[in-house]
Amino acid sequence: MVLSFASDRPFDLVTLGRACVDLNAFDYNRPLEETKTFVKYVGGSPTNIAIGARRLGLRTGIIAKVSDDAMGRFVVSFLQQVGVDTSAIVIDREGHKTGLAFTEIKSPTECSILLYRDDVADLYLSPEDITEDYLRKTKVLLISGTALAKSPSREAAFYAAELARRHGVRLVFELDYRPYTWKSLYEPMVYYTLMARLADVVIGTREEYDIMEGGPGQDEATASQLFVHAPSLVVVKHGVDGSIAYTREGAVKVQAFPAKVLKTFGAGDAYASSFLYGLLAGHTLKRALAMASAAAAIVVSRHSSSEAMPALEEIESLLSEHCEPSRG
Ligand SMILES: Nc1ncnc2c1ncn2[C@@H]1O[C@H](COP(=O)(O)OP(=O)(O)O)[C@@H](O)[C@H]1O
Ligand SMILES: O=C(O)C[C@@H](O)[C@H](O)C(=O)COP(=O)(O)O
Repeated sequence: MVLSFASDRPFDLVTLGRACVDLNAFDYNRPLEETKTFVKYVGGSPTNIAIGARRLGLRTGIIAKVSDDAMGRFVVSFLQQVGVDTSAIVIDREGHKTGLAFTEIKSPTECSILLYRDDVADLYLSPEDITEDYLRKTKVLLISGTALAKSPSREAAFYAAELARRHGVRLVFELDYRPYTWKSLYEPMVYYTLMARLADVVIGTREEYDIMEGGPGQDEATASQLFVHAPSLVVVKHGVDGSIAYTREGAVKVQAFPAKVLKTFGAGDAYASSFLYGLLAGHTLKRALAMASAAAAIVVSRHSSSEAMPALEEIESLLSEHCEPSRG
């Protein structure tokens, strides 16, 4: 087992951060300016991760704040339908809105996201909204880096991280950098570093680690610097070039799977949910990484990032198709 987890907890995974709405281009393969129709999905990286992990059979929940309107109700009701626990979702009573993500699908390789995140409800999650009892109930808490972009969500995230450590909950930090809400590059540098040092597992793209480190770095050096602190597992994603996981004992690399790509986003969320499933199921690091990579390849071939999350059989079938790697 790569990591041990507390036993006898009602939840396997709780995520903390934004619960939002994605509006994905329906008449795609054109710029956003020319896109007239969109399909509405639940979105937001930590929410997608909770949904993806639930689809794989994990018991998941989310700590978030959503608007007191139709968008907030849409998010909560979808999560309830798919079996993600919503009892720690707080309704914003001060009129802040749920964030929106308009996605542009110009071509399978040229995609972008336009986030409407001014004064969004999720960044108003406050430490008073965090319940110690809820955190005590999970094996893993995943914190999204975007939750650190602004107070009071920033303090809520650090408070939750502290409670997680106190109660033997494994802390996963997903860097999830979105340029929109940060005031300067110094802010993510400082707060990412502080959170990453507290976490057991850190997951991010090379570009996101560069933001954290304040400039271009090397994967191995990134991992060694974090191993001085709490992390025992550091995952660096390189898009189609695959990903690599470092432990104090060494590194394991996995290739991306070939995919009929519809759009590029959603890969990271599928990757994180499936990777955590693999770790919680007690698979080897190589197998957990391969599962993550397979889930990501499936999601990039589909239209959404949340509803598109694959079932275990779909991941296993892709793994066996490519005969990689052996079970562990
Ligand atoms: N075009 C693609 N085809 C197949 N797999 C992909 C593709 N893009 C990304 N992936 C998989 O998803 C993982 C995460 O993607 P990446 O783009 O690095 O992260 P993020 O989506 O968080 O920016 C990669 O390590 C790879 O396994
Ligand atoms: O994260 C958001 O707010 C939007 C997501 O729902 C969206 O689908 C997305 O950007 C996924 O991100 P990725 O997995 O890091 O590509």
